[in-house]
Amino acid sequence: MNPAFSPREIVSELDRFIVGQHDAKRAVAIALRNRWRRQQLPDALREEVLPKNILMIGPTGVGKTEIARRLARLAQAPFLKVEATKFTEVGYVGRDVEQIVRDLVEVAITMTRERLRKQVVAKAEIAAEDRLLDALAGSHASADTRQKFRKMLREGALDEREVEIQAADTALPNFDIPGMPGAQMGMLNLNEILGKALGNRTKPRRLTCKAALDLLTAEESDKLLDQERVVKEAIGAVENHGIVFIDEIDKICARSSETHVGGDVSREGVQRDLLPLIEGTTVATKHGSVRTDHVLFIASGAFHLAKPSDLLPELQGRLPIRVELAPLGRDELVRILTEPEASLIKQYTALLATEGVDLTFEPAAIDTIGALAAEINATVENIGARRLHTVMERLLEEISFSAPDQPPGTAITITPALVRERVGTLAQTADLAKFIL
Ligand SMILES: Nc1ncnc2c1ncn2[C@@H]1O[C@H](COP(=O)(O)OP(=O)(O)OP(=O)(O)O)[C@@H](O)[C@H]1O
Repeated sequence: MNPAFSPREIVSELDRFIVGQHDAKRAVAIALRNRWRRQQLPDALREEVLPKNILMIGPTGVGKTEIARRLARLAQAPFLKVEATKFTEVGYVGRDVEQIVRDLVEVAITMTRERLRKQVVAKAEIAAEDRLLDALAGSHASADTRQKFRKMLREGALDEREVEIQAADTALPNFDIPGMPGAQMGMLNLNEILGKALGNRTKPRRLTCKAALDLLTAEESDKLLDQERVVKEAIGAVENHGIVFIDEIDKICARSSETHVGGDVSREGVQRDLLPLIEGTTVATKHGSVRTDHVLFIASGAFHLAKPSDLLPELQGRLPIRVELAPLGRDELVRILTEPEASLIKQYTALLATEGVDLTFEPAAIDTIGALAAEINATVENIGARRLHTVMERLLEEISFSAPDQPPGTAITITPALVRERVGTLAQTADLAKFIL
């Protein structure tokens, strides 16, 4: 399941999507490879090797989350992002941090189900087709009639035709136990109990044949899937490959100036609650217990006010790998616009192509966009690469709006002058820029 990429290969994969930030890429690449190394060890030693968790330090919007998310995708690992500050909100109770693990298990179950579904899909397609033929031709139709329908169906001749099928009724209400937020995730799951008590309820649905076939195939695959196996493999994936990204960890530091006056109980409390999770504990979920010893935690924060040394010493010890991410300057912003595989320029060009508009950017115009984004970041607020989104949206707003009215094949070229006209003037007025860019 976990492809054994070398650190060098991992970095070069990450390079396809993220510009610069080499140190951070190296650190996560080593962490991932270490897991693979650990899996090659004899059992006794394997249990001793704990993952080296990572602390990413850097301003907002410079690629911290993106690196972690891409890494997880590369490793086909279950991934979850949480904001540490979420746990300082009113109504917080210590055990809520365990919800992180429960949510990660749900992510893993969805991933595992998708993967296993692919293995049974051939069988499921045949069963789904039979059910659809029942609906189209009636269950008493002659073999000959069925065969005719089958042929038409396979040729796509019935794709748009509407049909009524009996599909599983999944619309049972989701119960929350009053006064116990999150309790519906706990030990008992009313949906499952009720689902069993009521049997497999179905209800009629009207769909096109194409949509019906997809739905029935999904249903038939689920029938063929061994639910216990799904859960077992999902829990295994969480325990051995799970990655949790904890953002804004700096915001739960009791800042050094405050510790003298007693510190901030709630923020420090959250650190204390997170500690066992990161150190390795067993969390009860409705699918069974999950050990967190080998889950990889990547904590991240800007650390403008607080310093990593303001974290609880035990937590610092659990985040031994420190990497700093550099702020993005004009050159990086220009590269981010063009180099990544799904860069913004490629996205907008492709989106407008669907309207028959042929959008091209002069290289000098891309330079101007990068320069403007860097300037606004410096004067208004530094939001890193996210600034490119607001600038591009503003630049292309008019074109985006009127694209469907253009004759097909219309070519539009973005020039530096156009960029200055649409965005540059706004950028000069800091007050306006605050609201619009
Ligand atoms: N170095 C980079 N290369 C390519 N894209 C980037 C880079 N840095 C940021 N981006 C893009 O900017 C957006 C925000 O980045 P990301 O979510 O990684 O921010 P972050 O550093 O985690 O900030 P925060 O701590 O505020 O969440 C994403 O769409 C991401 O693709």
